[in-house]
Amino acid sequence: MSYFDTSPPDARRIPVTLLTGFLGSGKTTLLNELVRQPSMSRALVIINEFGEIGLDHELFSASTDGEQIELSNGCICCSIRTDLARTLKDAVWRFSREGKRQFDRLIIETTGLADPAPIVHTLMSEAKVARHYALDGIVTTMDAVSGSVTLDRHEEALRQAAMADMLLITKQDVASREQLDALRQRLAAINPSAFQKLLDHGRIEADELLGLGPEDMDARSADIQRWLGEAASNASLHSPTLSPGAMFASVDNAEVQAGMMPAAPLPDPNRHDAHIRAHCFVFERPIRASRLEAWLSMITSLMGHDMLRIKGMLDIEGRDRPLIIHGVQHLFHPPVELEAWPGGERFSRLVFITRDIPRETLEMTLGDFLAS
Ligand SMILES: Nc1nc2c(ncn2[C@@H]2O[C@H](COP(=O)(O)OP(=O)(O)OP(=O)(O)O)[C@@H](O)[C@H]2O)c(=O)[nH]1
Repeated sequence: MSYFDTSPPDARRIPVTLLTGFLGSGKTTLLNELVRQPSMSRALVIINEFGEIGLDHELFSASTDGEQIELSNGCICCSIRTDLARTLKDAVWRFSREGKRQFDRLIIETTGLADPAPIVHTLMSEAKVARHYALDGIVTTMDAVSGSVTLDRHEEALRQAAMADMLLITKQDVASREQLDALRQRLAAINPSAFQKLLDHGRIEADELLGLGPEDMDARSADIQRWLGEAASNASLHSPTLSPGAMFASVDNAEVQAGMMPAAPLPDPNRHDAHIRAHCFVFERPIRASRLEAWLSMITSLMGHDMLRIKGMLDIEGRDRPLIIHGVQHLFHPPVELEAWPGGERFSRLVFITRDIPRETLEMTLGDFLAS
């Protein structure tokens, strides 16, 4: 696979939103609000209950494995306890009438204890699934009251936050100002490239959660800096190491944190998120595709499990337009070429959210590959 092959992906692939979030963080409350909205009328919602016992979903409590409920607006919901890949493959014909598929969008709600990575793998690397579906975005709910403690205690919660495209902070109505601010700061340090939004009892326009993937970037090019993360914009604007002759400059989230947040406490090394870092690299000169490709291939095959997210807007030699790349662990979405450079600023930015990968490792190997 080429990371930079922009031949258009099959436009008929079904966009998938992965809804994740720790136990009790408000996923079902959110789903109950979403499924009633008109833009969800052609959605299939799959509740992945695999491995979970004693769920008491208000909406889905009567469903047994695979049983489906069709809501009055057309949205179909079902729960599964067995194999997700098989359910996804079968759904294409199972939810069809007279040869026509009944849904054109899929929402998967994971269990509260799920690491999202295996589900992303199923979606992106199982050929029979990836042929029909394309990951659109990962949405994670975080409880404003208990979120910080959950992040301390449960690595799964941290991975759910680190992989998110959008972080929805729930229960702000019962959280103190301090709890809310502390959680927001912490989430910004863990995943500076995720949008954060406060949620009141699940109320949100479904459209805000859809179209988070790179395919929709052109429509939202004003948001591109936010999509790449504050780290990327800080690096481009303020990095003291960025000089005209430098091949690349980098900041890690400790520096970004210092610029963005007043007196953030240093993470306790025993906390899970002491292991998570966001690293941003900025390149002034166009990058040779083959070299970056070789490096990405090497680094993701060696460290893919700990490379939680990779996002980039690249100035590739021989191309006039910016190229968006977007990966989860070693799996990459098809790259997307934007119409124009946002803000007219032409240079490459790469953001990595990693677990236990020091910035120096990325910087040295990347430098070597690009200079070779
Ligand atoms: N006060 C308040 N309560 C909320 C809010 N959102 C959800 N809740 C409550 O939090 C509890 C858990 O919400 P759920 O939606 O069931 O959470 P979940 O993530 O689906 O939980 P699991 O199924 O255990 O993974 C319920 O009692 C909700 O009513 C909110 O914004 N404010």
